[in-house]
Amino acid sequence: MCSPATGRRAQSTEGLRKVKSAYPLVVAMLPDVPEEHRDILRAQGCIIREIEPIYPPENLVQFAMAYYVINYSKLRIWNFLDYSKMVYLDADIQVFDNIDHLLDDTEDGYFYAVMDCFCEKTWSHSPQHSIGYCQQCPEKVTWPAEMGSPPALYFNAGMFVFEPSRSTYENLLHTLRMTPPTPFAEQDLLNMFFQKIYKPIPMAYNLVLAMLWRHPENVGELEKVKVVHYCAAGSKPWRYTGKEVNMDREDIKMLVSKWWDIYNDTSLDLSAEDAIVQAEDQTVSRSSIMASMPDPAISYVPAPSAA
Ligand SMILES: O=c1ccn([C@@H]2O[C@H](COP(=O)(O)OP(=O)(O)O)[C@@H](O)[C@H]2O)c(=O)[nH]1
Ligand SMILES: OC[C@H]1O[C@H](O[C@@H]2[C@@H](O)[C@H](O)[C@@H](O)[C@H](O)[C@@H]2O)[C@H](O)[C@@H](O)[C@H]1O
Ligand SMILES: [Mn+2]
Repeated sequence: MCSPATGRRAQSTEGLRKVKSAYPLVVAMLPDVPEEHRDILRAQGCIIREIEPIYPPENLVQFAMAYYVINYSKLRIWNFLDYSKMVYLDADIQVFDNIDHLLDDTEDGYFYAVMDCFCEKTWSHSPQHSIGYCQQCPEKVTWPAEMGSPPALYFNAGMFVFEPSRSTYENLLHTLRMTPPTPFAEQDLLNMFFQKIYKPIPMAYNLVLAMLWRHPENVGELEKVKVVHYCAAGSKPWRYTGKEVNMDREDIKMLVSKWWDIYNDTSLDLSAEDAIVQAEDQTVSRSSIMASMPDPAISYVPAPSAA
């Protein structure tokens, strides 16, 4: 949502306003996000929800890739009990087409998300990567029988449809305490936890940019992509240089430019009057579209265990 570089704008809320979403944006806010960023988000009609970071037990944290450990804090959103159903969005996601139907028309009791890819080197620790297997093209390299059954369908945790619930929240934290952290931190935990109720949704709802060079045949028409996830190394628009691998691709340049078009479109800003009206309207406890925790300006405050 709001990071040091883009603190002057509430990026996702402007994207959601452009596609005329009927839902407000709830921002899960970590403790050390600058007050100035909070003010910007409020002025743009966001609902701020302070959350405490969640870290795995100190002696186990080394098993998760350091960059991802803070993402265990994502689990706090299951405790947003005044909402019945929410769409979670990473801060490095932009919505380019209305996705309100994910809240209005999906059957309750399931976890909806887009399948990830195992081909990037970030997956080099995994058996699937080492044999060249990917769920995006299971026919290319079949899973060898001697390695047991193929991995369960695995989603990217940058965007998902979920139902806040106290019991789910407590079970998630309990499971976190009992489970040694793994490379993709909370994404691995969520995949394990929701495996039985996970329903894949089309890639158009969370285009992880690596799909453009790993599985172009699965992407379809780029113009029809509803949600773009700028998670590939070097693709964060607010610090894009075009120098990293694949960042000089024309499709990447176009998607980064699309992100900046929204950032720079002041017609999407909420006027002071509208912000007041919106704040008054936000008493409803309807579902909401949710962005994730904004980047804090500095790294993390030591947090008590999740217990
Ligand atoms: O210091 C941090 C790091 C991450 N995040 C949130 O966690 C999400 C997941 O991290 P990131 O998008 O960097 O992971 P990626 O999708 O690139 O793997 C981010 O989008 C932010 O919303 C955060 O609030 N503060
Ligand atoms: O903490 C783990 C993170 O795992 C996911 O990012 C990964 C994943 O997509 C890999 O498949 C890619 O290879 C990698 O680049 C990318 O960072 C989520 O986007 C993020 O929200 C968060 O859950
Ligand atoms: Mn992300």
